Amino acid sequence: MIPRIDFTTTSAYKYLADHYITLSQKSLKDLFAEDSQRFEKFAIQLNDILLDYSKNRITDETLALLMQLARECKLSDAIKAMFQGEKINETEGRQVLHTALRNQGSTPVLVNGEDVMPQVRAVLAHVKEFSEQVISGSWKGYTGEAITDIVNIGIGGSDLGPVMVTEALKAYKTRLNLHFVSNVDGTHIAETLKELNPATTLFLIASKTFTTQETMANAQSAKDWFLAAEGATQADVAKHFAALSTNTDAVTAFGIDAANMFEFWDWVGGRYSLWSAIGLSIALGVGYTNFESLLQGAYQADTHFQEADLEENIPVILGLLGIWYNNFFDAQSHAILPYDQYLHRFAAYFQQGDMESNGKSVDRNGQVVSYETGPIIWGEPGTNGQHAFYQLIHQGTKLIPCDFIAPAQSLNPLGNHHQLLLSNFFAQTEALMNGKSEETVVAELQAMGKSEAEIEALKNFKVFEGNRPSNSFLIKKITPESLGTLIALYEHKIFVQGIIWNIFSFDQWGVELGKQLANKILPELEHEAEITTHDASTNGLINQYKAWRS
Ligand SMILES: O=P(O)(O)OC[C@H]1O[C@@](O)(CO)[C@@H](O)[C@@H]1O
Repeated sequence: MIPRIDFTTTSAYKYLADHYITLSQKSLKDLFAEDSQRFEKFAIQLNDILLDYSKNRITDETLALLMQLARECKLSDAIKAMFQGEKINETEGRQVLHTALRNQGSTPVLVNGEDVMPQVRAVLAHVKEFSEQVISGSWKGYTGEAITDIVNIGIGGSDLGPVMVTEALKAYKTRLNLHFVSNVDGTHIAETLKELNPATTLFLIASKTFTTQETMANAQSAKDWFLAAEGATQADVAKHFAALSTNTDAVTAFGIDAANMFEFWDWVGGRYSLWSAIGLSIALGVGYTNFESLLQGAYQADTHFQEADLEENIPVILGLLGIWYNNFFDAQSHAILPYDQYLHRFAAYFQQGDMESNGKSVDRNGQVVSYETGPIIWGEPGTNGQHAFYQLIHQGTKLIPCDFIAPAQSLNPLGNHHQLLLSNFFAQTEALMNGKSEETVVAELQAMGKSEAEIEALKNFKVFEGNRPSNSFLIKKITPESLGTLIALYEHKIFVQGIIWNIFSFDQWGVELGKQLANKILPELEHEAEITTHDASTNGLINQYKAWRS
């Protein structure tokens, strides 16, 4: 059992609260001026990934106290408990073993006393065989033609991971065209199917439960579309539909051949499932070898997380820094800003990964927490974000810790574009840290020939407070391996924070109420009668919808 400790009662917490007051008196500029070794001291390299966390509001003492907090919260025991297959997802009575999906070692992973690695490896072998058949063209559709287009139908963890990874690795793509349908809004599947040929399209119905309303509605529409095609019969479904799920009965009932089912297991959370059969679209999109490299990269992060001392442990440092800002600086959000267009869905992926894991307000004892838990995760690629929301990050009233991510090598070297991108990557964290003083602003305005009156009127608007923290990830090159490592490092950061906040990070009861109420409302929309069963607002909206829909 993972120890259940209220971190606010630890001695480290009390020391940190005091330390915050003294540290607040110092700016990041001061801290760098005091210690010329900050970069060397506060940077860690794992393979081809460098994390520079020196531009954080920390000193050696801060880190020591944060590490003491981790130790008082028995973090190392919790890490062991997860990897050893304890049922740490207690409200669902499940283990948390997405790490087993990428386990490259020979150690067995026991679930209820049985080594699951043979099953994991069998599914991977099936993914390999199937993806190679489809990519090579030896897998034929009902007209005997090779498949050209893959449509992954899924939502949440059955969509966001495959989308993010296949976008991030687009430079490694196979001949297949990938499409992702997730929203139950008919537009999503209608727009996708418009361009496709039923004879050369393969659908992947991706759903851990195989009951999710959106996915089952889209899957049925896809099947109807396919069966409406010239000459297509029910028998041909097997050539054009595969299922990625834990629910064999539901897959079979839908009419997908069990031979085309790629299973995964309850001990894999949806938002942690891209490494599982849910990753079939990745294997089809970038080739099995690259999918395997992705797994290997994640395994390197797993090994690092399990073996590195806390002080040298990237997920531990990232997690504790997040706690420092979230619980002592009252930062409400955390921005993930990849300076890589291919990583444009990276922040979106961790909106589910982080917010569905740690967006909780009840602790592991079932008590309402008295402290802040999971932050709001958001972000867009650089440099676009600079032209959208960096005004607030630089000069707003909110402290927004930012993670900047950039590759040293571009996958599309073109003129000086990469230098332009990287110059912004480097400049933004420098600007956030150093800001711009009133003295500098006045000198600039004077140099521009502004009058004293103009300077007096303008200067305060042009001052940058600075002292705004950031992490910088510099990655040698975005490859399947380095991407796998990066994703897994963030997964483990989320785990670290859940342990410190003493919450269950692997259930998601908060998504149930909306679904329940939608299922109650749905039949009310199937007739024209006025609705009076809800509050005035919901009744009013439904009735106006009915008035307008025809
Ligand atoms: O894979 P499935 O079972 O269709 O679930 C899809 C998504 O729905 C949830 O909101 C849970 O209901 C996410 O946790 C999950 O990734």
